[in-house]
Amino acid sequence: MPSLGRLHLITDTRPGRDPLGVLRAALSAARAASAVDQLVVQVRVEDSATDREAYDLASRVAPLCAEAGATCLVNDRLHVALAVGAAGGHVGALDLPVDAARRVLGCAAPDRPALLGATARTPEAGRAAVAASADYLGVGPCFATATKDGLPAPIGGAGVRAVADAVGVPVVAIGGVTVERVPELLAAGAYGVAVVGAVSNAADPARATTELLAAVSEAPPRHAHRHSKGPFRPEGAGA
Ligand SMILES: Cc1ncc(COP(=O)(O)OP(=O)(O)O)c(N)n1
Ligand SMILES: Cc1nc(C(=O)O)sc1CCOP(=O)(O)O
Ligand SMILES: [Mg+2]
Repeated sequence: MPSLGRLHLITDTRPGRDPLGVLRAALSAARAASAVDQLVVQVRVEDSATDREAYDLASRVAPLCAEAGATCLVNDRLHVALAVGAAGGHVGALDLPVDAARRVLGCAAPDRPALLGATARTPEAGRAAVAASADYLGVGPCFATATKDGLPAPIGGAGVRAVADAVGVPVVAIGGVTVERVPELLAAGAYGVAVVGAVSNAADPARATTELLAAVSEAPPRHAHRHSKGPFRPEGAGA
């Protein structure tokens, strides 16, 4: 399994946004900080987008990530992940179940098992997702966010801690994450954070990326994670 970066940058495809411009700035900042291995880029399009639109974006994001050495995942649309040679995907409650997602992604490359993330908002959901083979959990919404409608109430650091304490895979905190809030989330047991607005809304997305990368690397990962397919290796932990 590819090792997992600690900063997940999710594409912002709301009207008027510039996901590729933001991505280029983020990759350039990660390169300058020698932290490209800590950057995961998740291609996420609006639910109303067509598969063709998702593919068009992912087929531009994936090579930029590959060239830089960052990990590319695709949200929801696993056929798009396979089509562009992404490292894996992320699924939630309205997407393919985790075990089915694993079967789909498993066809990707036998020598390089796919990376599969799942959304979990409770310890029970987290344990179920891990039992079904999720490699990491996206946990949130941690705080209020204007980026996505229809979310449940924020779970805060306490909600992150509850899930992190229940599972042995990395927890990636999402929803209203800002650089100022990263220490609290890491202290609660998060391995990393996922952001849209903290980078996309920033006046200087490169600088925002630099600051977030520094913040996530401030605390060591709480423990070595293990899952059903073998040991999880945080980047830099050796073979
Ligand atoms: C890292 C991460 N965590 C959670 C989500 C949310 O996934 P989901 O619940 O399926 O909602 P959509 O993003 O598909 O609207 C995520 N994408 N990434
Ligand atoms: C896509 C997404 N999923 C969430 C969840 O809690 O499942 S919160 C979210 C949006 C995250 O955007 P921002 O960093 O701007 O708050
Ligand atoms: Mg989803």
